[in-house]
Amino acid sequence: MVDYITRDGVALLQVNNPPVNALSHNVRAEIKNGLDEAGQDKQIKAIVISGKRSFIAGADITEFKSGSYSEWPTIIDLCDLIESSGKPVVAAIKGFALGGGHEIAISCHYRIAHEKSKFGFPEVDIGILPAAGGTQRFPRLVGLEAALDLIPSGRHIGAAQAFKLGIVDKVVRGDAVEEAVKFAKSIAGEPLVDRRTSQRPVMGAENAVSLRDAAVKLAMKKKKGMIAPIHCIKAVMGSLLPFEQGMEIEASEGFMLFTSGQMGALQYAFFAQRAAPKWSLPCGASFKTVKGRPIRNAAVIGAGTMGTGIAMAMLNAGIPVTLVEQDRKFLDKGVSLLKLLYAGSVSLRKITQDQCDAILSKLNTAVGYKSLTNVDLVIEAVYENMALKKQIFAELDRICPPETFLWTNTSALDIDEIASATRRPDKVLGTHFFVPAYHMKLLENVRGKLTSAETVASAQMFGTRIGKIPVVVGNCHGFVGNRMLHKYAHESDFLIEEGCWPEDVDMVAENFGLPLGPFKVRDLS
Ligand SMILES: CCCCCCCC/C=C\C/C=C/C(=O)SCCNC(=O)CCNC(=O)[C@H](O)C(C)(C)COP(=O)(O)OP(=O)(O)OC[C@H]1O[C@@H](n2cnc3c(N)ncnc32)[C@H](O)[C@@H]1OP(=O)(O)O
Repeated sequence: MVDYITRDGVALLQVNNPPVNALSHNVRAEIKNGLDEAGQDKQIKAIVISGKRSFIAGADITEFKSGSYSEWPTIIDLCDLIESSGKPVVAAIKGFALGGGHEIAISCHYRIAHEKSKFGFPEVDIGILPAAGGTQRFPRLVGLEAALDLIPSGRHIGAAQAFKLGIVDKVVRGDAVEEAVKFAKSIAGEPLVDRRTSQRPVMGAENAVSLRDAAVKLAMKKKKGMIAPIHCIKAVMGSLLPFEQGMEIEASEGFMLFTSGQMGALQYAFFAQRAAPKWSLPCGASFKTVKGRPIRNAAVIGAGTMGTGIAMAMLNAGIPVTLVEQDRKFLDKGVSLLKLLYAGSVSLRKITQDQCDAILSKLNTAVGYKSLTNVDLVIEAVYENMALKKQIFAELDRICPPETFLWTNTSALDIDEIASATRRPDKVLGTHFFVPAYHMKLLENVRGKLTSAETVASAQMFGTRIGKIPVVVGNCHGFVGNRMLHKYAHESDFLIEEGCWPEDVDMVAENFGLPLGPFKVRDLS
């Protein structure tokens, strides 16, 4: 799990724990063994820590449930061992240095990073904080302001910004490991006192109160309802004390999170979001046995809110889309809305004008279905009316090639009944997008009685490609999402009956952490 390689007086400890080099207990133990061996070997003058493929994506999140994250040696122990090493330790970073991996990196005496590497403390999003000294070392490296930005937000940054902030000593285009080995040889024997992060002062301490207040305000706005950001901020503020006292504050803030329900829920969500796209059917079919067909081009029927949103989701992923309406007026209205949304992204600098132009160059429009003779996929997104949907599916079935998938964006209608209007029920499936379809991550792929495994595989592949979390669900009224939402909507309605105002109900839901309250969602639907 950790290869120990010697190169001309340098010991290279290369973590090899696919898929992301998480710091599982065995990895930690082997890093410690490597450090001990390198420390004792008189021939070794410097140490390089790297990862095969990528650096280290952090603690092994499964260990927070099993408890083995606290088994010796912990990441705290490793960071202390690295920092106190008498021989220089250089981190060679490519790929991701996240969470505990980032903490290891900033405990090293030097960091050499590939230009495409990424840095961050995503702990906050799984309900914890950088508990291996990250909240204490990081402010000492980058200053209080940057630490109060990056730790509570969990934001990733690239190598160039990491260099500007002082996280990284050198950014390289070539092989970071080779560069780090060369560099390690060049600094062997030099004093390390000012290279130990924990021994540095925290820059920006004079503005501590205003920086803290601004960070709290931002965290309450951006991560509504989450407790971890506030504990992160308290721990970072502890860095203004001597290092050992700050570590105690980090431990006590961390303890509250490690024993919280939010930690369990967010970590459950982390794994569930990754498990859902890996579908399997009761018959045993899964990606292991069935290949999906990639979608090269598509059409969307209906240029309303859902249709334009779905078209945007595909365009954003580079899939050429034909947006179809029965009436030129509705089509023009939909296209104007879509262009307005992209113009908004340009003015917010989310994309450049060139990117916007490239995206829009993949958009075609059509009145009527006649041109749909060469598309891999049609997604129908008209309003919820069974008779209308069946009529559209019958017509599409006549016009589109027999291999074209015909999918319907419905939130509740019976997929089998829609499929019965075609001669290809095996290629019919429900794709339930959520408003706004270009933004919301969830995609319910609704499997009818006759939907083939190939169609399900293709829909799951398609969902991942357009940046969604696709979940295969069965065909029943409201599928899964809306069956859950119905209960929530009923309770919201009862509150109105009991005398609350819709805006108050929305406010409570939004303060809890939902982006929009139930009545605002209904207004948009
Ligand atoms: C006595 C008290 C002692 C106290 C001791 C305290 C010790 C210190 C404790 C805590 C400090 C440190 C905390 C942390 O480091 S928490 C983890 C922080 N890191 C993350 O949150 C990163 C999570 N991962 C990602 O964001 C992404 O995986 C990615 C960007 C690295 C790569 O993305 P991508 O290529 O899209 O891959 P996937 O996301 O699909 O992941 C692939 C595969 O890997 C699994 N996985 C990813 N990260 C982890 C992880 N950190 N631990 C375990 N497993 C991970 C993921 O679930 C996928 O698995 P698969 O579905 O089975 O394929």
